[in-house]
Amino acid sequence: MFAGYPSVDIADLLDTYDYVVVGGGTAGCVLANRLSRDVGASVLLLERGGIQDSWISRVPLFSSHFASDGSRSWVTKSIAQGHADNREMEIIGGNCLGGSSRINAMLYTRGLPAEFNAWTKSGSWDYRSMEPHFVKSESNLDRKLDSEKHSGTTGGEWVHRSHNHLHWVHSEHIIKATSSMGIPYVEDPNSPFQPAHGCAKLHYSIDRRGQRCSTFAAFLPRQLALSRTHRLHICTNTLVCRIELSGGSEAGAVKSEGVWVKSRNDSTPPILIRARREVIMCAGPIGTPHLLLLSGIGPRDHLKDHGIAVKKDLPGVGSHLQDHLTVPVQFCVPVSDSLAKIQLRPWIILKELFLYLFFGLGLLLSPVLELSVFIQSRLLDKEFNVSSYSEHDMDSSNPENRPDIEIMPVRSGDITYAHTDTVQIAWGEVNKHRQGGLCFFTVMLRPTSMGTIRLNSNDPALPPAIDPNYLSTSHDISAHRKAVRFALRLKDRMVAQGYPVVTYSAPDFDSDQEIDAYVRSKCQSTYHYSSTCRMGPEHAGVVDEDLKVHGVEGLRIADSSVFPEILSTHIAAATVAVAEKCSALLQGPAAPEPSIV
Ligand SMILES: Cc1cc2nc3c(=O)[nH]c(=O)nc-3n(C[C@H](O)[C@H](O)[C@H](O)COP(=O)(O)OP(=O)(O)OC[C@H]3O[C@@H](n4cnc5c(N)ncnc54)[C@H](O)[C@@H]3O)c2cc1C
Repeated sequence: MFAGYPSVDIADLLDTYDYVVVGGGTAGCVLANRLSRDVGASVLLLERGGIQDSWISRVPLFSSHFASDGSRSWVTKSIAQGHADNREMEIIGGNCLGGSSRINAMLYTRGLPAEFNAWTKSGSWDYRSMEPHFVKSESNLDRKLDSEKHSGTTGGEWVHRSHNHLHWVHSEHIIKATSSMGIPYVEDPNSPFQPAHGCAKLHYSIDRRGQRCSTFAAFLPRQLALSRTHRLHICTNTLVCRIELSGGSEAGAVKSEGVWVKSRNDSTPPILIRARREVIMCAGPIGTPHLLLLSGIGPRDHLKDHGIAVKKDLPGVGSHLQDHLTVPVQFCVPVSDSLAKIQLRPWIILKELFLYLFFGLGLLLSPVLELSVFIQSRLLDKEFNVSSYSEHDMDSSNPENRPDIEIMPVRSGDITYAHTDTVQIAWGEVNKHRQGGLCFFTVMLRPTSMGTIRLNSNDPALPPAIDPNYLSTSHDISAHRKAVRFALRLKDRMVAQGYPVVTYSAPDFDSDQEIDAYVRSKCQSTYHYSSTCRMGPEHAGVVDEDLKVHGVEGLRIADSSVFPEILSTHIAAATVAVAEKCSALLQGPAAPEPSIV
């Protein structure tokens, strides 16, 4: 008989498990899979959202937050951002099994070796030690000879691939224009041998059938979950309210004993579930610090202000929030070179459905962003060309060479981006102008602004106070100015090449003042929050290099909150690698080491 997905009701949970994983998101699904491989271990995975699996939720084009019904998303507002026209920014994360990997844009980017070599100052992590943890879970369907030894082949669960050929005419123009500006084309952006900057063809977490390969689909598919029901309990629609800690300040060493959980479907009081070995936090860059604060781990004065008993004074909790801020610069392009063609000519969707269902091809694979341009702005001359550079500048293992600007050319003015605050060439405009949209999202990759996650109230069901503190340093505003100018020069090059692109939304004049005003009024998040429980020594960080929370026994963190600093790329791939590393740490030296193919 057909069995549904094996989710365990909160009333049927055991009193004690060996491991309790908090948050069934991107990282949590990986941990649940790896820890439950051990037939002798019992594992509980707790997720506040539901399973929310449907065909539509697996079709790449329809499954990102921007094109879906919001049922898999958690959406809230930041506090007003003083350096961004006092706007409250939209904050988005996942709220279902698979977490943000169910609603993100599926971009699979490992980042340069330089990213992880920069983490060395916070511990012993570097690219060499991280590479096996990427390789362990990935299957790269576009394996290239030069990266064979450094890339997962067919063994891993988490599949990624490019869209093979380029769908859009303007992509060819972008490659040509950036190359004329001294920026090379990079075929495989996940190769450790790529140059330190370039215009790169992107990879997506899409499986062999053309479906979104979220960490839910990859690591906790129904068959696997069913085969492990005796040792892996997956409990959804369940809110973790706080961590149960024994000891503390005067009472000696702090130890994590388990977690308090309650159903989101009724008002029964929370119950305590104990962890025999460890509690592993995977509630994400907002949920994890929020739960630590509610449990009495965090900055002493802040906890006291909220009447919470201080178990461990750890100032780094919820501090050092980083994100990639983006400013959209928008253009009109021919309808045929944009997803607007589906909006204006609905019958095209029938052709695309046919292509997708029978051949796994076409626009339903969501090629809204097929290239990205990664730039080291220090190498740009006055004309925004990279006119000279040395071999040293292209060394992708050197942290000094991490790119600080990304230009993401996204087909806006179409169904995928019609829902965002600031990108609004939506249905009405598309029809009025009979034009498609192309948006250059200019992203600042190395922000120096840092924000905080703090308590708003002691109710775990209410969002914390999120203050990304965007654009609070002069470095960040001037980096954005450069990024916007670069985007406009790139567009000029495309026009000079004969591509018909017309500005729709951009600063009116090329003055610093005008561009800064545009940046402050249009900027928005790319939802890459990180570093809110970062790895580092106790005075500056929250976890040590074994991902153990400083001064608390039996508690680790294994999600994107532990990044010592934000990466200069999209961060889901590294989140999975961190979770893989955590599982290797937990399973000890006896656990089989991931091997490089
Ligand atoms: C719209 C969007 C687009 C993005 N696009 C990309 C992209 O294309 N490529 C890329 O690399 N990155 C992208 N990112 C970023 C990337 O997806 C995330 O950084 C990454 O997935 C975070 O993983 P995580 O495990 O740290 O957190 P999450 O995946 O967010 O998981 C946290 C989980 O914990 C659960 N949780 C939280 N609090 C509690 C609680 N109290 N009790 C129980 N459960 C709880 C949540 O419901 C969630 O499922 C995007 C993000 C978003 C939101």
